[in-house]
Amino acid sequence: MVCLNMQQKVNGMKVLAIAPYEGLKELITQLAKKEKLDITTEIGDLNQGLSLAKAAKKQGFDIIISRGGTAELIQRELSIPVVEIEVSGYDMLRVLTLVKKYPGKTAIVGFEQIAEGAAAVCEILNISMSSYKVKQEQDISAILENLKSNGYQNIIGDAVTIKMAQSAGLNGILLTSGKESVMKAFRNAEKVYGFYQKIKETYSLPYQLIEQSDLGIAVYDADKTRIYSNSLFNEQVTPNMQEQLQELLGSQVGEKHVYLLSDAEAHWKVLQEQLNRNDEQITVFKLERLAVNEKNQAGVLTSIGDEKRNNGLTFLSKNEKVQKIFTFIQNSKQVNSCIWINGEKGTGKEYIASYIHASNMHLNSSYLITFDCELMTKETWLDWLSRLDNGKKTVFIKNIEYLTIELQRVLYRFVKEHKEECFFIISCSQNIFAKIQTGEFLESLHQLLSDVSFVLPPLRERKEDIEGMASVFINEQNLRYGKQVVGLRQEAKEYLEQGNWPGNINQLKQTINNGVLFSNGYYLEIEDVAEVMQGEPAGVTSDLTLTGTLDEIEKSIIQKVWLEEGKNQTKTAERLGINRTTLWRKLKE
Ligand SMILES: Nc1ncnc2c1ncn2[C@@H]1O[C@H](COP(=O)(O)OP(=O)(O)OP(=O)(O)O)[C@@H](O)[C@H]1O
Repeated sequence: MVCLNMQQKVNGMKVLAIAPYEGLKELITQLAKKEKLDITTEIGDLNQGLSLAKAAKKQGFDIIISRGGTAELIQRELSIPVVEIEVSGYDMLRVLTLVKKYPGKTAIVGFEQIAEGAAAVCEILNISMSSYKVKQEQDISAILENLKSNGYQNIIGDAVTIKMAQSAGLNGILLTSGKESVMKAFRNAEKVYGFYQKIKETYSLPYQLIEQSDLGIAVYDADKTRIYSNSLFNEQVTPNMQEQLQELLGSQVGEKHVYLLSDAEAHWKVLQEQLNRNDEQITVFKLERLAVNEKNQAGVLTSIGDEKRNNGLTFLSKNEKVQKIFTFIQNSKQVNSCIWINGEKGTGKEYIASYIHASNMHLNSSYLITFDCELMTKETWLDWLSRLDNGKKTVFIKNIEYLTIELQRVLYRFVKEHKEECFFIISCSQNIFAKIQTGEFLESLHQLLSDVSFVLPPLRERKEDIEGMASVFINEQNLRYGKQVVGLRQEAKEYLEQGNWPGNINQLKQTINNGVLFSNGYYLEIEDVAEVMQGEPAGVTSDLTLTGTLDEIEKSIIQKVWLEEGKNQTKTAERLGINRTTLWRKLKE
């Protein structure tokens, strides 16, 4: 047996890795660099991944590394070897640990490998989570609808599943691949490459002749599955023509037949032959293109009407006030009223506005347009209002408190004239009643725009959401940068819960994002979240107690500094001008 050493492998092998999400690209690139492997990485899913693989094959790549449905599709359509990044127990474990903290009910939906693996891991860890096995892609949406009606909010799955979950208004959590799975795929790619090289040497000439033939060639097994097709077939034979070929399968066993078939693009002379391979009947089609029809150049119809349904927003909150707002939105789908959302900066007003837009499908508002009054000039405002079409739409007017009185009057007239076809949502982060009193805001405009109004509470009043939201942001960051963080360490969680969060969810998101970026472990430690706040730990509210004995006041000061320094004893001791032993003793007292 010939064993390839690393240098030989590196020199010979040309690999394209197709990652379905940004973070995996990042991880593959990092590991390939570390392993000194020459791997090109691109982002693509399903058909996009297939096009990348087709181009790679033409450019002389030897192997494709990909994941899940994309890997399967490329394997089925092209004759280039495909190595799959399999879902490992580690991947499963990481996502289950992360999702444990998500609010709402969670289920796992996936093909055999994912569903059974997840069920096994849940059983070992004694986690009660339902998992649903999908036999074919078409089954996914029915399963998701069923889960939704049974009160599930979060779906763990592969890229295709989570995309569909998001379209159904569920929260999709991607089963990401960790470094163990990527490394295993690298090793498998090397093995496949070694094997492939030997085969290639033997069959390269006949293979080339078939690949470069002027005929389209395809081979089907007894189960009517296409097991090979050459380049011309892949590039020129349309799905319609492929269906016609499929119908010929199984007929005329043991004979040669010639047919004339046509589709919108061309006429084809088709030769069908039956061959025997290892006691299995296989069918070979050879297609000769006879004439080319005029290509249908009909205009492309782009509907943005459906896009809003695909934004996958799921409103996650354990807070009673926020849940009430959520229930209100769910129940008021039939109301075409103006909604006024109050709340401090960063409390999620825009987030909820897009949620409302996405939930109000019955209104058929084809798109959501956002006007940010803080950023727009008078000219752009007037220009936009005059150019808005007559179609149904959701108009989100953000930061309305920044509108001048003159523009408020213009807006008043606009709303009066367009209330039928526009669904208005307003956000405001200042006390509008105070502004009405001082004459800075028109009371009539406020009345016109606030058929319904509610206040989103600041984060300091909904601290029960911190851990859940942190998990959501960690997940997003893992996807972006290929990190494998699974949650907050208890101490870090408590630290975040002590914060005052003047910047609300925005500030939390920034803290978590930076924490994940700089973290090297599976859990975010207190240092990870405290360090990024640079001595300004989310406005920690350990107010000094200036009542009590001198000892009690001293203890309060030490606690405050200790928290501000992210529980770092060295920094705390330095700041207080005492040594670490004294600090340790005082903290224990
Ligand atoms: N329930 C939620 N779950 C997850 N992320 C959320 C949620 N609510 C808000 N966010 C995120 O928090 C950030 C701030 O939200 P958003 O921009 O909607 O706040 P805002 O109140 O409109 O802020 P501003 O007044 O500054 O414009 C955004 O990145 C948003 O995606």
